[in-house]
Amino acid sequence: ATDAEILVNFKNSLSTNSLLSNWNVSGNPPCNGSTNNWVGLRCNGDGTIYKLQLENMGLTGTINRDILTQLSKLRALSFMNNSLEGSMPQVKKLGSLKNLFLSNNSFSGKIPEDAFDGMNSLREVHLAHNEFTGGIPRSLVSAQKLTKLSLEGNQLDGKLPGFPQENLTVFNAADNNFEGQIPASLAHFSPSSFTGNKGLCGKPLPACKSSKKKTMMIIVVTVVAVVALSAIVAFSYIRCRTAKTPKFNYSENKIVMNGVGKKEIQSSDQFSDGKTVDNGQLHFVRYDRGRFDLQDLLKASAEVLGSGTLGSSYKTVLSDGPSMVVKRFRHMSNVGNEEFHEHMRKLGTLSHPNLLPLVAYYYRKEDKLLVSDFIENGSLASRLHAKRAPGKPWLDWPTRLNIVKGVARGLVYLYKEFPTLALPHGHLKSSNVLLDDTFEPLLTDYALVPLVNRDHAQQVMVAYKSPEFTHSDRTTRKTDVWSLGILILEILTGKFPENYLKQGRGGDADLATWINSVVREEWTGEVFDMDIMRTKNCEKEMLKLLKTGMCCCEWNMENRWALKEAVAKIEELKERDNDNDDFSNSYAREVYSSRAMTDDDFSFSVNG
Ligand SMILES: Nc1ncnc2c1ncn2[C@@H]1O[C@H](COP(=O)(O)OP(=O)(O)OP(=O)(O)O)[C@@H](O)[C@H]1O
Repeated sequence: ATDAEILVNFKNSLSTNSLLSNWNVSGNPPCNGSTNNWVGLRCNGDGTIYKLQLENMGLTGTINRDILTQLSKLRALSFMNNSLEGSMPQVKKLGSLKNLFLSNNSFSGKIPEDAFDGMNSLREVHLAHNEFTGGIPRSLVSAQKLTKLSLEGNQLDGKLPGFPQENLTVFNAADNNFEGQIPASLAHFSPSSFTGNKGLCGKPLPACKSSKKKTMMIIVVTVVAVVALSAIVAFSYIRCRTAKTPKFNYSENKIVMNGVGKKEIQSSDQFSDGKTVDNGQLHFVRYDRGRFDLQDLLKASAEVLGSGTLGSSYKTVLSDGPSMVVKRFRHMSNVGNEEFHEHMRKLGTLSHPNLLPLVAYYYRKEDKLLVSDFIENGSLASRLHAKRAPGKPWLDWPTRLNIVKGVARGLVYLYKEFPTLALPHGHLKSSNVLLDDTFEPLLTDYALVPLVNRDHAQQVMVAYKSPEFTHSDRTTRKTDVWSLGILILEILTGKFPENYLKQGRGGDADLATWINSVVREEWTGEVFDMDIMRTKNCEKEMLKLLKTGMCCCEWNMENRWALKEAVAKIEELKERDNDNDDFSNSYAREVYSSRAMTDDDFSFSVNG
């Protein structure tokens, strides 16, 4: 078989592979010399493939373990951050393979003892956060050139073998079921490489205990645990009675912040939700800012901005003036150390007028904080839905149009910067669009899908409320377009898409009702938000944007616009109607009839 046939067989064996659409035997070959024609490949000068890098592509399905063994020149293979299943792919025939990345998938079963036999070039093996069971295979222990091994977050068991490789610089076996004494050759690694294994002991963890001592310890630990538990229960009870927790009230399509408390942080190691963070280091990803450290943030007075589905956000005012926002993420425990740093470095390189830049971050296994600038004008959600204070400017049509254009431009930039991510934003909603002092929109909470624990992401993140995920467990590069469509309808109507508050799937019936209510009201002329209607001579342009929103929300993905099409239509929109534009409400009926829309349908000069 040719490389093209092998790859296409591999593609066809997957259940979800939409990002591999240019893998096609009848088109260009995978490589032309060292140029790759197919996504996810790197080619040698002789047209063979040396790297297969299929990361963050939403791939699902069970890999046929033998399928790639014929790509004999492969030096690096990565399936990181997908949802692939099945047993460990067969790699030992890939004699030149140096680096293997399978982390953050659902591979399972025992890793065969001979899985890495004869792989004399093997340097890095990353198997973290899968469901592998059994022991570490001996063939891995005898891979002489091994420098990095990450196994954390599996269900591996047995004793840790004494890896003899002197150049092994990264080793992580945390959060498995390993037991027994840690071998001397691994004792120099940090304790965090071994935590989360109930049975491991010895340097760098506490010394192993004799069984008599163990029994005594169990008794002592039980007593201490009971006492501590009682104290925690009592403490929580007192806290619940005294704490003012900010809550959003979404009734009647309005968001009201109740009891937002300003709270002085009492002790230097306590954050305002009562949990502690250690005094570790803040990593800055931007060099155009004054430096501060975690202590400065903690010492500053903090105001709770709100608790979202991914974590809680606090505003802190630094002693030398600037206000920062710290978001503490709660559901990122599965992401590995290196990966997290790598992703943060990538976020740090992003720069676009419509993205809120990441300034710094803090990483601990159980604690991830992202620091950004505080944006005075708050979020689009609060502007659209909160009760408008007298004297506060209302969002007129030109402002809303500019917000939609900015959001679209920010999305285009994310799509360009994350060509292999299925969900470059993933969590686009009105509370994640902030407005600067000129009402220019700034996207936030973008590109987080690779970091958030998969189950939680699927419960709460906006992209996973799309019809394709609800019905077919799929997300594609058109999924963020769906969220853009919902956001456009929300901006035009001032109505809150209620289903985004629901956990898990199944909200789409409500969303369908919501979208239908939008269109049905259109020909009674009541669809648009009252404030927007105060601007005169723009109804036709508003209707065009409404159609665009509808085309982005198309249930059927084939018919749904790609981002490029949607953005082109949005960019054409103007602040004032063109009087020659003969446009009538009958067009709305066409959209509502929900037939497939084409570009021709969208020449907005339809006569009544
Ligand atoms: N940098 C910022 N400047 C000003 N307000 C912000 C900033 N970041 C977040 N906010 C606001 O703080 C509130 C809480 O934000 P947070 O991101 O924690 O939750 P969310 O956006 O409501 O939900 P989710 O966690 O699902 O994204 C929101 O109203 C948000 O718009």
